[in-house]
This record gives sequence, structure tokens and C-alpha cells, in this order.
Amino acid sequence: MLQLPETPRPTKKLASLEDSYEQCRQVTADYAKTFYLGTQLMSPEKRQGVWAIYVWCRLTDELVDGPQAAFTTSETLDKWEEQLESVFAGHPVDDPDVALVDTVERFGLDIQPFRDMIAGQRMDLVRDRYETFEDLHLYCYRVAGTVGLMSAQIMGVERFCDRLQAPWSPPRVLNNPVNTINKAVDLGIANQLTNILRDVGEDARRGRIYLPLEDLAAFDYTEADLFNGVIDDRWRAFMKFQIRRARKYFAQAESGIGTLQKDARWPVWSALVLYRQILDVIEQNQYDVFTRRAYVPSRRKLMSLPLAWLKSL
Ligand SMILES: CC(C)=CCC/C(C)=C/CC/C(C)=C/CC/C(C)=C/[C@@H]1[C@@H](COP(=O)(O)OP(=O)(O)O)[C@]1(C)CC/C=C(\C)CC/C=C(\C)CCC=C(C)C
Ligand SMILES: [Mn+2]
Repeated sequence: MLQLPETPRPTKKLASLEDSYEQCRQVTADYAKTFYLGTQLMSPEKRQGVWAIYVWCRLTDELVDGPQAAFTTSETLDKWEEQLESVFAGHPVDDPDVALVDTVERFGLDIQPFRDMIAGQRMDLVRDRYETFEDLHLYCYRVAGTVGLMSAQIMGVERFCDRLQAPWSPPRVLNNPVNTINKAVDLGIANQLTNILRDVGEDARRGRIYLPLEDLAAFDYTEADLFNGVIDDRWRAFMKFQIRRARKYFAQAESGIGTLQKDARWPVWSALVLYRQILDVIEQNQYDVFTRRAYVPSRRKLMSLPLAWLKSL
């Protein structure tokens, strides 16, 4: 059969690898100061890898949350997913993809967490309520647990115990990768549950409730109460319950950090300790997440870094 030459794809001149990583660095530094600080403690390869996935996650989130969100449809996400497939096939489409293609190859990243994150953004297009915690858990896995999976592949798992041991004792296997992976997902979920509690008021103003309706009902608190920002004993008890649940996920994640490669431990401990403090601030604000944004002051953030360092030893 006659083989026609392939129609050449219109080629756009893309950034060089160096410029692409520099763009990713810049975006991370501007949008995620704490994560960026954490990446400074990692090896240059890991640091660049985290910037590349940060930018991809940010762009994905922007599709449903950014200024153009009103124009995002299921087809927009289909296109975004095609672009992702192209990146994983080694063909960058836009400037930040150049760095991502390199990161994917360097670390042998798996595409599934990226696809799952897009599936999470699809949920945002069609849902604004979650009946059960199980429903919400799936959403949290998709938009945040996946970040844990992507990051853990870059940070790398240290399989053997590196504490001081008697020279004659066999190396102790500290963990299996499956365990680390679960804990990486737990940290993402803990962060997302915290995000949700912090943003209750903001989400309600957009007509969205990311709290399990079954839990609201169990505390006899109605959607109308939520939209009216009612803070009473029912709300306080409800929030205590949700905060306890988020802390449980942080606690589960803790034991995974020691299984990561050394240079990743302090950054991840810092991320955990800093994010978890948002829950403390919500408590200090007497659970008012309607009119006050739980914000951890920079001084307090800085003061927790030595504690994170101690924990990472
Ligand atoms: C074994 C073990 C414990 C390993 C550690 C694995 C690890 C590093 C886990 C961290 C996971 C993490 C940082 C999750 C972020 C979760 C999160 C906040 C997701 C947000 C989703 C959407 O939420 P929403 O729209 O409600 O929120 P906004 O109002 O828009 O903020 C996200 C916004 C999804 C997109 C996520 C990001 C942009 C953050 C990506 C971050 C990284 C790649 C850096 C991770 C690196 C370090 C050093 C922690
Ligand atoms: Mn968002």
C-alpha cells in the first residue's frame, strides 16, 4: 500500500531545557514559597523534578480554579490529558513540558497519578457535594494524594536502615515501597483535608461543600447553617471531629518520611509540620472558618523549621 508521508505537526519553538526548568523554578518560587524553600535542601536533580511537577499540578488546578475556569469543560480536560500523554511519550507541547519530559525520563515517573489528578479536576466540573467520607476521600486522593505519589517517585525510597548498627548485624529492611507509597498518599490527603477545613467559607460562597454531608447530618448541622456561617456547639463539635481526622492522616504519614532518601526528609517534615499548623490556627480562631482565614504567620513558620530538622534526623 502506498505510504503517504506523515503530515508534519506544526512545530512551535519551545524553550530550551535549561530555560524550561528556570521557568518552573520561578513559578514555584512565586506561588509556593514554603515548598520552594524545602526544595533548596534537595539535590539539584530532585529539586528540578519537584519544580516541574509543581508547575504541572498548578496548571492543572488552574484549569478548574483559575481565572479561565468558567470556560473549562470536559473537552478542555480531554485536551489537557492528551497533552499529558504526549509529554509521557517524550513530546513536549508547551515550554514547561520540556522540563517535565526530562523529569519523567530521569525519574521513570508513572503517568497514572497525573491521569488521576485530572480525574479529580473532572469531579470539580460535575460535583459540588460529597455524600460520604468515602466519596470525599476519592476526591482527596485524586487532587492531592496523587501529589504525594508523584513527589515520592522523585524523592526516592531509602530501603535500608541507615541508623548506626553493629557491623555484624544484617542490614535491616526498613520498609517496603508499598508502605511508603501509602504514606505519601496519606500526606497528600491530610493536606487536602486541611485545605478544605481552612476554605469552608470561601467554598460556600461558591456554592460548594467539600465536607461529607453524612457528617454534617450526624452533628445535626444543616446546609443552610453552613451558608449562614452559624458557629455554635454543633459546628464546634463537627469541626473537632474533622480536625481529628485530618491529624490522623498527618500522623499516618509521619512514619513514611524516614523511609525517603535523606535529602528529602527535612523538606517533607517541614511541609508536614507547617501545613498541620493550619489546624492549630483554626482552633485558635474558635473554628471560625467563615470570616477568618487560618493563616500561619511567617515567624511561626520559621520557628518550626528547626523542629522539622530534628525530626528528620
Ligand atoms: C512517604 C511520604 C510521607 C512522602 C512525602 C510525599 C509528599 C511530598 C507529599 C506532599 C503532598 C502535597 C504537598 C500535597 C499537596 C496537596 C494539595 C494542597 C493539593 C491541592 C489541590 C487542590 O486543592 P484546592 O483547589 O482546594 O486548593 P487551592 O485553594 O487551589 O489551594 C491542589 C492545589 C493540587 C495541586 C497541588 C499543588 C500545586 C502542590 C504540588 C506540590 C508539590 C509538587 C511539592 C511537593 C514537595 C514537597 C517538598 C512537599
Ligand atoms: Mn485549587
